[in-house]
Amino acid sequence: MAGRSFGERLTAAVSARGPLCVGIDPHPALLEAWGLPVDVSGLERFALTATEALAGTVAVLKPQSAFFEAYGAAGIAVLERVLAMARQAGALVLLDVKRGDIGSTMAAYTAAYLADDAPLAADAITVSPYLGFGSLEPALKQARSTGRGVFVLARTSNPEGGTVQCSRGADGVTVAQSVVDSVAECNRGAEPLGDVGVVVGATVKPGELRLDAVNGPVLAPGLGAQGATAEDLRRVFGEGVRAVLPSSSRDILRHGPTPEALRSAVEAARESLVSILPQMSSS
Ligand SMILES: O=C(O)c1cc(=O)[nH]c(=O)n1[C@@H]1O[C@H](COP(=O)(O)O)[C@@H](O)[C@H]1O
Repeated sequence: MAGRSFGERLTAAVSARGPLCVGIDPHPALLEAWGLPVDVSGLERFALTATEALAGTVAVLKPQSAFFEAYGAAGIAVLERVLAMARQAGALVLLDVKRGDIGSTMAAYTAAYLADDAPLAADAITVSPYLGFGSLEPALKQARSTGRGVFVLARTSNPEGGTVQCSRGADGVTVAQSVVDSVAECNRGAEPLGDVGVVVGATVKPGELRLDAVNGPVLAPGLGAQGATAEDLRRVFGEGVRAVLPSSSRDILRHGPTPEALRSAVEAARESLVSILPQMSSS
């Protein structure tokens, strides 16, 4: 992959297209709502329609791998086409796979998603640090050397997330905060933005985490279907956090199947976000 870092590429994409990540989550209920069969042909129509409609306008698309894996090899083949189509239309692709394993297995996941010649190569992936932050090293290293990114789950949007993530170590620091601090260490000194992101749900309590030193993107899922609003983004992330990347899946996708309606939903979401997070504005 060409010389620019992921941090540079993301900064350029957000500045050109605005601060929004749209998830491609082909839920069976959404396929039905679009009048499609819940089988691989419906998956293909849904995923390619959404990608074709949005990849030319949204900074980041985030396909959720599980919804493709559910259909086996044929579903993965559709995911490969989504990745190629999105890349062709200029969107960055954050493949949501939430991988995390012992270092040697993590190296295999790295080869699957972050190598230039991998059929499922993406611009970035989501990873879980809960086998120890150090176990992510193969992915962090490979991302850095190939101009790709890694988004590390810190404080997730689901109600159960706090059980582990809010527990405190002997130093009194929460598990989620220690993940954020490790990410900040990886990104220290990077310009204009580091390659390692954190994932912090827009649904979490304001003030739970100190994010000012992250120096990388903060992916904020949970808008819409999980109850968070644009106003919650301001409450949770404040004015001081750079590079918040709000993410929405069902709340955009439910407007399909027409490409125009999908794009209007994106436009409406983007407008509400630009006024809430002016520091992310493209102008
Ligand atoms: O890593 C993620 O993207 C993620 C992290 C998190 O804390 N919460 C969360 O909802 N997600 C993903 O973001 C998407 C949210 O979808 P919607 O609730 O439909 O917008 C799903 O694909 C989730 O797997």
